[in-house]
Amino acid sequence: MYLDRIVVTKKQEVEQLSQSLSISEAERTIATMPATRGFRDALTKRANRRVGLIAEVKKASPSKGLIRPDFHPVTIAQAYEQAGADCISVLTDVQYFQGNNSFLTDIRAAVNLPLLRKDFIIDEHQIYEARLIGADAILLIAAILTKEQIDRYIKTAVSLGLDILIEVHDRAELETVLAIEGSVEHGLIGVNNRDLKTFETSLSTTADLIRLLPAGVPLISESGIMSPDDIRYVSDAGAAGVLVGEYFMRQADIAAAVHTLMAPANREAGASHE
Ligand SMILES: O=P(O)(O)OC[C@@H](O)[C@@H](O)c1c[nH]c2ccccc12
Repeated sequence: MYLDRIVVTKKQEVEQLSQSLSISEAERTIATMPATRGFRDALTKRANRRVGLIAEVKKASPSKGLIRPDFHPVTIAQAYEQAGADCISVLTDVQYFQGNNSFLTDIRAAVNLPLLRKDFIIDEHQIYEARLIGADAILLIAAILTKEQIDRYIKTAVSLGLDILIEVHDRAELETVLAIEGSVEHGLIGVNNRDLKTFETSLSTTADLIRLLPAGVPLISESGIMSPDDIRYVSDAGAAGVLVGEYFMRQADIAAAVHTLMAPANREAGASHE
């Protein structure tokens, strides 16, 4: 399974990172940095749409190869911001997604939206690094972490002002995450619609798992959302937000694509918060 390969690579990267990044130094630097922008709040307190949007900056993926050859991360992020995305996700993994930490740092300097560092976190050092490069939130993938790791990493993230998107893709993972104290108070639950073995996406994963969530816990539906009908489907299923990458990356006019895709989630004019 490709996740196993990615984790092998990450372990090597993390070994290097733990030589170069000192946690105590990182803590001193972070203390001088501006506060993070609320990622969770931006998604859950929005007024203009029924479904929040995390728009992803994604050049390539292991399953699709190169997705967007003409790739300018800052220009893409500015288009997302201009089109009214609530948050932006930036792939920083180099080996498998052709991402880079510098994409996140450059985007941080150019847009105001909260940013998710999209990577495969398996070690504390990566959480400090995320904060240092300008992230407001991190992704924790339940499929590659123990319950104890998730628990510990949530605490570390919270102590650094970072929000957390906790990704699950089946019932067992969701139940593990829900049993962790603070997971739903501090984290957002993300359901990945992509089967990690076959790469196939099925939006029914969102509809199936949302039934197991306690009422009021916001769910983010991730992957495989490609049309306004898909937005309608996950919205009707009760998703609070969506994470969309590939669909936007394949459009010439990204801002227009955001408007088209999200149209079914728009609240009727005048109907919001009067
Ligand atoms: O490009 P898509 O199908 O719209 O999916 C976006 C996002 O959900 C996907 O990139 C993703 C979800 N979880 C991940 C974990 C690692 C890397 C990537 C991902």
